[in-house]
Amino acid sequence: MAKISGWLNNFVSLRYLPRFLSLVYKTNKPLFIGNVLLRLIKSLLPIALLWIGKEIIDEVILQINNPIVDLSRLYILIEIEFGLAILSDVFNRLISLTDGLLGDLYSNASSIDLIQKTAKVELANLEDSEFYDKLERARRQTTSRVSLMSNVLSQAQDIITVTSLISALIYFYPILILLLIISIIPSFINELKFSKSSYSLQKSWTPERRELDYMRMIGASDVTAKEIKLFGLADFISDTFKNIADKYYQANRKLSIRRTIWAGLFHIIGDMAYYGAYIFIVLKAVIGAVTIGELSFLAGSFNQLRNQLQTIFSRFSLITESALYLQDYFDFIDMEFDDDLGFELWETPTDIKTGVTFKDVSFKYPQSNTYVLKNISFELIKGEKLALVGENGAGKTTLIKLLLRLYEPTSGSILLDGIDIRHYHKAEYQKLLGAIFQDFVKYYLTAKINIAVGNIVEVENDDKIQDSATRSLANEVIEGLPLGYNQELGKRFKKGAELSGGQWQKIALARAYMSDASIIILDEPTSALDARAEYEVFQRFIGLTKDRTSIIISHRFSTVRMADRILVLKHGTILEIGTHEELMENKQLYSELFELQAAGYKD
Ligand SMILES: Nc1ncnc2c1ncn2[C@@H]1O[C@H](COP(=O)(O)OP(=O)(O)OP(=O)(O)O)[C@@H](O)[C@H]1O
Repeated sequence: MAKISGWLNNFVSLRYLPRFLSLVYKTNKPLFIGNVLLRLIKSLLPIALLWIGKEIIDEVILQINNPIVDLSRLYILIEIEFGLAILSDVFNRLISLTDGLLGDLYSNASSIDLIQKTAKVELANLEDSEFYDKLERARRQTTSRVSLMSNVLSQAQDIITVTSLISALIYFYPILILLLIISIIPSFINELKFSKSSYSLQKSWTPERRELDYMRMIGASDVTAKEIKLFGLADFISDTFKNIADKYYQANRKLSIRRTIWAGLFHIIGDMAYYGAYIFIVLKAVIGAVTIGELSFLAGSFNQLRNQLQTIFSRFSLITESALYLQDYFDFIDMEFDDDLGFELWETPTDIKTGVTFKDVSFKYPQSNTYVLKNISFELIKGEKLALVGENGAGKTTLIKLLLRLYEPTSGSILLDGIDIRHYHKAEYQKLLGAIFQDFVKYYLTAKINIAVGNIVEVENDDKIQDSATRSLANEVIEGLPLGYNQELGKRFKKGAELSGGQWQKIALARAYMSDASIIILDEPTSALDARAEYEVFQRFIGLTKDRTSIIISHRFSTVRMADRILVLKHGTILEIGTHEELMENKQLYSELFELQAAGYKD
């Protein structure tokens, strides 16, 4: 019973095909319809060609035995066959052209869907390895499913061809069909069995394949090259890669060999059936039960049928296998991300009036039992510059992530102008905040775009981009580039210019000035700036964002002391909060760290 249901599972995956085809259809309707029509006509050409062949042979024999030779019908038949042969060739080319175009269009459309969907995914999901594997499988599908479309359509086309050939054979000798089908069924079941095993193998190896990709990436990338050389890591990486790759290869090899052997054996059964049937037709011709033309037609039809059925069956397993992968893609695309946290949704304000309040907020990361933030309560007043201070791992970035709603508090609440932020649509709420992180993305695109990503709708607003660059001191960097704002950054592309860490940070900081957000957050994006530059950057930042609320995380106290108030975190709790002077008087962690850093500079 389990075997039967396992076997039926092969067919279950086919339920994704209509949706897949309708997506392909939507990418370009006329092209898709054209492709289907071409295939429809093409599917009937084989039987037409065989029939004309039969007519030609019979006509030749008739003329041989005719005392007065009349070749006019023969010529017409040959012209028709010639025409059909040309048509068949032209159709083949047009079909593969339209297949290719539709495949490209589908691949583009599904990649876009994937990008859009990934943007909606919660950060917590992306950090979950099981989910990440699903995304990984879905990503692979966007480019490798192109052949699935032509396989499905070719399958439909071949089924029509086979039906036409079968009808012809049934007309002559139905027994032959029976023989043919019986001989081909073992081959079919075998293919199905192996396609399932192949998918299971690939699926169960997803984490290892991901690791292989990662090893390949760190082993052969410009980003890691420096450390790999200096620490002599090449052997370590290739050994790790080889270990996993060998195991995967062994598992895959075993399956491929078994698949080939069984397929070969079952193919021989098919051959035997064909030759059995061939002898049968030849004998019928010898006793005069069929004409020589009919012999050629029947043998040709039989041969084509056998080949085509083999193709259909092995293609069927290919399709079911691909459709199983398709399931991963659709599973991902169909994932629902529930924005509704049980809070009635209200209209999101366009600006803040009084400020933000953290009310007894505690948080632990999903799949973790440790509280990273514990009973955090404080107020961020509109227009205030608040600095977050604390040792590594104290929870500063996590607090920012909660404010940005990249995660939801485990308990407690965050209020904006007195209202729980969960009452606002998440994406709308996030527009109120602009954040630049320490691990900001270096886009290997132009300097202009690298700044414009802070507010991408302004990508064509050169004045605003240049103004933002001036504010963050990035203009000095950009002016030194050969192509200025149109210079590609990073070494990924031939003409790209690589920047120093601090130069990249100046560019990233300009993003903060692009944004019209009410609250600006700078989470250590200045750590690579030299002391003078950081000082200058923050002086400017504070001056230029006077009316805006901001949160700054920095380990440099010369910067921190510029803030209106400072919040000190220790092991996820608030240790102290106040102005620089107040905290210095408090003589706790802040004054200790401040003195420590100051002493370091003085000595
Ligand atoms: N995605 C995550 N999943 C699980 N734990 C996390 C995750 N991100 C951070 N943590 C943990 O949360 C704690 C606080 O991290 P956080 O990044 O907020 O510290 P931080 O104060 O910003 O540190 P730093 O000064 O080093 O940037 C750390 O113990 C860290 O291990």
